[in-house]
Amino acid sequence: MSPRAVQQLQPASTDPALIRNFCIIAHIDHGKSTLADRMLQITGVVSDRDMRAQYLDRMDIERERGITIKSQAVRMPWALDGQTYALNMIDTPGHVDFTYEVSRSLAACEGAILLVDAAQGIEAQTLANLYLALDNDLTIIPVLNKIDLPAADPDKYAAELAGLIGGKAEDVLRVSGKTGMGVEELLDLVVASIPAPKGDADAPARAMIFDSVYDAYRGVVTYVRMIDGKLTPREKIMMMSTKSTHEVLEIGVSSPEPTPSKGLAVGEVGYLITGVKDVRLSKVGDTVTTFAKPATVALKGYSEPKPMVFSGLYPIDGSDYPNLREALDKLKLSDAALVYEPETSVALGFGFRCGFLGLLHLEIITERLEREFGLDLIATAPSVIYEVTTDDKKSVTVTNPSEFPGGKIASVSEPMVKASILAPKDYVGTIMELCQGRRGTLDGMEYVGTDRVELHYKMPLGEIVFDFFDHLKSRTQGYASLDYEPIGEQVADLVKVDILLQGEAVDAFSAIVHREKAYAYGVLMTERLKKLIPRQQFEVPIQAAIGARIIARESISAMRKDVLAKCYGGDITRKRKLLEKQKEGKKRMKMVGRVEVPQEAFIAALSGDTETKDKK
Ligand SMILES: Nc1nc2c(ncn2[C@@H]2O[C@H](COP(=O)(O)OP(=O)(O)OP(=O)(O)O)[C@@H](O)[C@H]2O)c(=O)[nH]1
Repeated sequence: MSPRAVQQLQPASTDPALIRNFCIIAHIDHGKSTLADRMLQITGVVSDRDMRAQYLDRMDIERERGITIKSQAVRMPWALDGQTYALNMIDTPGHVDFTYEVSRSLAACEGAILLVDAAQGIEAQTLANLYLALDNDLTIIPVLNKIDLPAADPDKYAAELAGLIGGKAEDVLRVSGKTGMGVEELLDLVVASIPAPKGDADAPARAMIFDSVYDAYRGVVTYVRMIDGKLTPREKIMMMSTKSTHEVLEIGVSSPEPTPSKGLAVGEVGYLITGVKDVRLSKVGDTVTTFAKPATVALKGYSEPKPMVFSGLYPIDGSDYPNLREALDKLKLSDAALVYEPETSVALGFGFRCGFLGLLHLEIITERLEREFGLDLIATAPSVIYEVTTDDKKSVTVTNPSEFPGGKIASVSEPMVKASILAPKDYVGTIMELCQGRRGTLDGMEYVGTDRVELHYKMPLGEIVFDFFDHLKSRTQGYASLDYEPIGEQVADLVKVDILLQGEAVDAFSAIVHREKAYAYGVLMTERLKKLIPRQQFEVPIQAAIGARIIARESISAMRKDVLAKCYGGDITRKRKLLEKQKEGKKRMKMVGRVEVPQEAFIAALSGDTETKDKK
């Protein structure tokens, strides 16, 4: 704790002139959470004894993966020139999948600390987040972090940052979230340069919901930023979009543990608890007002997060299906971006089609389902949303290749993104090659500093969601960073490739791919299945087809599997045991037409690498 920390936790300040609302924005791993931890410790809101790394990242997965998923708001008292200020810090996630959380947090602030790793310099999400902050008219404080690192080159990157946002290189503050160096100066700068919030204290109450979290014990905790008026405990509040009313059971600020207060006034950031059990009733972006004196105009909301990537989740043990439903229902309470509906598959049985914000979101949800709910799951290959128009002018939205309409197709359009890739200039060639292989078109490129380049590509999202980032990282030895944003749809020559076993399509393996890549996908899947499916008593053709046209074929030759072959003569009970065992094994077999396929074969085929994408 700094000797300057305000020893006694002050009551929530109601004078907006003494409030500063800010957030920290940075590229992933540039040290936001570590800096936030240090601020908590220096301002004394978390004692040195209670301090643990990544105090604000509460989910186990967040801590293990070292990433921030849910944003959190914390109030810290800080004294400067004889005044005690309330600094409300809103931590933001850095990964592309969670950009929508960043923009919510930004809308609740007047300023942002733009944090850049002094050994890495500006990265793709530094730029993306900076543009978001500028769009929200925030005051930007540029800061170089990790200056304790031997590899840090603060002079070079201070110049780079100053070049980017204007100003002088020597004004860029240098800190270390790890050692605490420079953090007190940074807190002073927050007070001095970020404007105090403005609002009308006498107007009807308007509070903006910027986060809504489900807590097993307290129900939904709604995080709000007061814009006008005030809210008090026991008051009846109204959500402006739905006109639903609730009583405020508790109101307070996180400091960082929830601390009830007498209310929230203009400019303050805090939480509300109303006993609501579902986050959808307390929607992020909605405006809270009072029932007695309601405001007439709602605040500008946020665009709702839209699922971009779909995948089928199936329990490996079919009897887990009800548990999977229950687990998804529970996760949905705290994650409004997760969508799902039941679906069935010939190969995998009963499961759910789930929509995610991106691949990381998918990974996190499956990991939480497996870990927190003890489920064993198999996920089908991720797919994006296609709009298919048939020859008779019917339009179908396809999130699962098996819904792809048969018959004549007039057009298929796919979601496109604007991708920005930042990398050292030596890697430009290899990045261009990768992007072109993924149907990207170059929109331009520019230098950032002297030795790095930002490339802008227009690309199909479907080409990015699988393994693009892994390939990008390995081709650039980890130096490239990626950010992307959706820019609408575009018609493309896409076809559905089916994989047939003895003439019967196996739904889980159907894929929508570009016509040029259809052959490679067909060959890969038929070869892979040939290795995985055991021989049957008859020959089994494995084919890949576009409509009725076969584009690749393998076959599994016939074999009679006689488990009794080795048991000549001897004990009848032994024979019976072997036959019983064979029956057991058959239970886990799935029938595709006449072909018996062990479920493991499906799972292995689905979890294989999708390297087809690079082969042509
Ligand atoms: N040497 C040094 N390491 C640091 C410093 N700040 C952070 N780190 C390390 O950098 C890594 C990333 O830090 P985090 O604070 O988790 O990064 P983040 O930006 O919060 O990451 P996300 O929450 O995933 O966006 C961790 O291994 C930290 O220990 C610093 O000032 N000096």
